[in-house]
Amino acid sequence: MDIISVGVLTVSDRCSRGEAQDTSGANLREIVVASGVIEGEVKKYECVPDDLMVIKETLIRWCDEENLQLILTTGGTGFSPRDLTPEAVKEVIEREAPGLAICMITQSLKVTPLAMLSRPVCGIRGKSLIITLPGSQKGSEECLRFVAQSIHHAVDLINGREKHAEETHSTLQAEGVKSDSFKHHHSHHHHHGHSHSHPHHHGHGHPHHHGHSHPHHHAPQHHHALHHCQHHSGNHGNHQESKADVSKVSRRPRKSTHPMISVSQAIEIVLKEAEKMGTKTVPLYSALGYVLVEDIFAKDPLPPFPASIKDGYAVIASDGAGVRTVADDSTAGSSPQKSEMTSGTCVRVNTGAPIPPGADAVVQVEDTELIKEADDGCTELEIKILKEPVMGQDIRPLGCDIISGQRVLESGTLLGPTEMGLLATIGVTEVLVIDKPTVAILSTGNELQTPGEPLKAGHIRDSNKTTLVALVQQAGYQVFDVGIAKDDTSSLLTALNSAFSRADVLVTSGGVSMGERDILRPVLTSDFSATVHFAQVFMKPGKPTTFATCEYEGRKKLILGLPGNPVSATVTATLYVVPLCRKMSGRKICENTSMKVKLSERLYLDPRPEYHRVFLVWDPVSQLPFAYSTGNQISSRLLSMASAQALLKLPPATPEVKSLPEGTVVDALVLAM
Ligand SMILES: Nc1nc2c(c(=O)[nH]1)N[C@H]1C(S)=C(S)[C@@H](COP(=O)(O)OP(=O)(O)OC[C@H]3O[C@@H](n4cnc5c(N)ncnc54)[C@H](O)[C@@H]3O)O[C@H]1N2
Ligand code: MOO
Ligand SMILES: [Mg+2]
Repeated sequence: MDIISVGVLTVSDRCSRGEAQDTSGANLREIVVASGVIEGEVKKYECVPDDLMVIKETLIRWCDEENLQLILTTGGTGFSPRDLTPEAVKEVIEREAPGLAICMITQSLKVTPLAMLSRPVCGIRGKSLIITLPGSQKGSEECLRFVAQSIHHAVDLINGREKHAEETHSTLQAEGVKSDSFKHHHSHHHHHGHSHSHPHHHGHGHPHHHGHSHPHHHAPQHHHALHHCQHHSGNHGNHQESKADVSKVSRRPRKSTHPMISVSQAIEIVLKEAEKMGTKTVPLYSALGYVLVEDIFAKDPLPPFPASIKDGYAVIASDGAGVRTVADDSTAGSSPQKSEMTSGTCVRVNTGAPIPPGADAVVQVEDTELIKEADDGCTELEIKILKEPVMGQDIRPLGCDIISGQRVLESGTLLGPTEMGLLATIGVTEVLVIDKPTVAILSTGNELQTPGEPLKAGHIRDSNKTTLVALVQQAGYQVFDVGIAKDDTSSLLTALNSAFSRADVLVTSGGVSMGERDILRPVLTSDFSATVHFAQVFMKPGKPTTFATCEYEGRKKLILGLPGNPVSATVTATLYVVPLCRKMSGRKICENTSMKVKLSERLYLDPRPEYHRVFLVWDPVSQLPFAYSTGNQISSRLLSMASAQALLKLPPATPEVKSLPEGTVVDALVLAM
């Protein structure tokens, strides 16, 4: 058996603050090292607070950079509001391994009913298996022991060591339920007084799944982009050295070697490189934001029967005004009457109810009077029609809204809430659409920390990843968080491999300007033979925005290297990333909408065309929105972007025109309102 590399991650606010001793983590570590429950070596052992981001970041690092084969977490799996380990694990894994979680729960229930209140999530990211264990020392040890027998086998499968895996598999099968492959290792650990029986399905000779052939449909909905989980390339891992040489600081170019292009040229290049994705079938309930690639026809009419538009009485119009016998009633949902209505009678109807045969008009209840009721007051016997009815009034004829065979949606239509409602109304439950790209988000910078960590000297918190993940998700695309890369070539290389193996598009922030630590471009070109399409755009903020493409395992990857300044990253994501994703998902309109707005004050112009952040107030006099600046527009000041509703497209300053006076009408890009 190969020794597997293990990480033990304790998740606990109190332990991370030093207020409590991490007995569970220490114990797990000892079990792995000493008892032989797992033939492993603990390469990483850390304690982090119950903070979603910190947990995620640590897991991503341990999987993608440290390449740990097994990560055991302890703590944070319960029901209290700060118990977030399962949520963090779910966001990090690419494939779920529910069997391990079920095994732990089932076995634990034999020990204590409290096991019902544990929420383990297990799964695989890249070549790493993550297992969440409960927080208590006893519980975490027990649960590890329940699944321990399968761990080596699982690790073999994940790593594609199939030969090896087959041997282990048959051993496990042969041992069947009696097996307790680690019972000799109990040594100094207390015995729990219950048997460590195997999960049953191991004894039943089910077909053997090989490493990469796992079906994906067990994955939770928010991981539906798992079809992008490709095999990792040979150069994945932290052993690989980058070919980029960025060591000669003094010889770096002192001017950008890339020409400065305009925003419209940049958008044109991005949209040209962004090719439409392939097609796939999606169920109605997850069709939001996809573009249809088939015409959709109605197979039956709507309404499927003549229906009342009002609450009132179905009548024969030629009977005119006057007294009618109330013969029957028809409410929405009742099946249409069979018998023909006779002259002089009427039928009480509700809005949406079928019109009885023979009736040709509906009179609303407001235009009637009660003449005679049954003694109990529950039945109307006779009413009087006050206004002469017109034939056809207040009736939606059969097929009034949609006729049978009508084309309801055209190929190329973007499916929004209403389009989905239309599909529902005509009974279409699956549609053929263009796939949407998946987007990996990476922050770069030695100075960056995850928001939940205590701030170290010279560091700042990473805000870009949070903003960019939200921005891309809001635009309707699946994102993969690939963590924070350090400003060194090997850390960046590892992160890029992780991103390319997961996503179609990579969005990075930082490391694209002129600093000696701005290494994104050299690593992309040296290690991935990427083509850099542009690296300087005449705009503020966002000048060093870099766009590149490369091929990775036979697939085209598109990379937007956004500037690190938080406003620059946000503005350029809006200008380039969102349109790029729209184009790949087959949308006809990819660019953002512009409108005219009026300056509420004099604004001074920058030498570069500036995307000045404003909020808008409608001015009824000029029939235009007035634009109010969000204040200091420095690229680092995220507050200037907060609550902004539009980006003014201010022209660059010229020797003649250095400012625009109050009342000037300028173009603005509309942001989400
Ligand atoms: N000599 C020159 N220096 C700079 C130029 C130039 O043309 N010549 N361009 C400036 C412009 S414009 C911008 S914008 C920035 C872009 O810098 P980078 O993309 O290289 O980004 P970094 O240097 O890594 O960081 C810039 C800034 O942003 C902060 N940052 C980075 N990542 C994050 C994050 N995830 N969350 C929050 N803040 C982040 C970082 O700490 C820096 O303060 O370059 C100018 N320099
Ligand atoms: O172009 Mo940078 O984005 O000014 O701040
Ligand atoms: Mg820089």
